[in-house]
Amino acid sequence: MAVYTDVAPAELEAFLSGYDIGSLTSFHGIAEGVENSNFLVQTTTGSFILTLYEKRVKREDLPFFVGLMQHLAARGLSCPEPVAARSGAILAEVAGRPAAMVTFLPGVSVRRPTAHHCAELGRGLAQLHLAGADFALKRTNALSVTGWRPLFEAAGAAADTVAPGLSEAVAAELAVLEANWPQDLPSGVIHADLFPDNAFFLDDQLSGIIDFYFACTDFLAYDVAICLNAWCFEADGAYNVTKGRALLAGYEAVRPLSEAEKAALPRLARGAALRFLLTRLVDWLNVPEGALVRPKDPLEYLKKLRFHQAVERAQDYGLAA
Ligand SMILES: Nc1ncnc2c1ncn2[C@@H]1O[C@H](COP(=O)(O)OP(=O)(O)O)[C@@H](O)[C@H]1O
Ligand SMILES: N[C@@H](CCOP(=O)(O)O)C(=O)O
Repeated sequence: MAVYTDVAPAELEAFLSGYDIGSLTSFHGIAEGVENSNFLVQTTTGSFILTLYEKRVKREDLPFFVGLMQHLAARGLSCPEPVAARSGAILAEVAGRPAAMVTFLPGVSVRRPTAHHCAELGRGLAQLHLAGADFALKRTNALSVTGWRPLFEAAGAAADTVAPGLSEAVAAELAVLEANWPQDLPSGVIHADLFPDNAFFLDDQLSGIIDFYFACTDFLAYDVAICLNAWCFEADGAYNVTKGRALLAGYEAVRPLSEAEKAALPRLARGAALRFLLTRLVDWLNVPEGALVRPKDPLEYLKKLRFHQAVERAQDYGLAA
């Protein structure tokens, strides 16, 4: 879960009185997620998600996130749509936190994606990239290569309490990636956190994508690398090349990768693994007292990183030759 900030029923009712979405029938905190506080709000007219933005979300980035969801929805991508208050405002304040209401998307996320889900996801990711191509706002990726060292420093010596030698392993990888991060790949809007919990399916078809709060402007192929990490490894840490092939073929059916993007894939996959290893490590070491949250295992990403370090050719991910 994540509910870091509680909302009192009376406060929610007062907040909802500023919207034309009926009156409150029920609400509860949502158990999934780790970043923000989310509530399922049911009213006499339907279901909505109220998100209170927590530590990693900067107020100045909120127009990018809500603008992006509006933009993608207008281009036919199935994603949450921000709901405006009667005043026209989309951004609000609830329980002292910046907040917004979005539409509820039907569908379920899959715990164990199959190759079929990976293919669907690949197509959906490429559609997102195409739909985002003419989005006017830009947001630098704070969690790309220049953001990793500050995270490493925030974890500090405590990294070795999670696994002996972790600090040294991360320091070595960081040095390699800082010196060899790809340049000049095609860029645009990326989701940057399209994990299985952020993709919904109905009848095994991708029915929606949620959680745009890491979205930013970065290499499109970096988003592909994030998805290979998040969708194509088995619970025992093994890379499933059948899933990788399906994800990449699904993606390329909509947006073919350039030769430069293909060549960069192993490096991008290492970077993506290090990024999630680092954010998970910092979160693991800093669970706020009283928060209802299950921090995610940083070492899952150390294993994935080890796999990528041994990859010699992009074809090893299942790319068509
Ligand atoms: N628009 C939505 N429609 C339906 N469910 C949603 C929606 N937004 C969030 N959720 C639910 O809330 C959970 C947490 O949302 P998420 O945006 O992933 O949170 P976090 O940013 O904290 O990780 C999701 O796994 C999903 O169950
Ligand atoms: N996907 C990230 C954590 C962010 O959580 P989400 O619930 O927003 O996907 C990870 O797995 O480390």
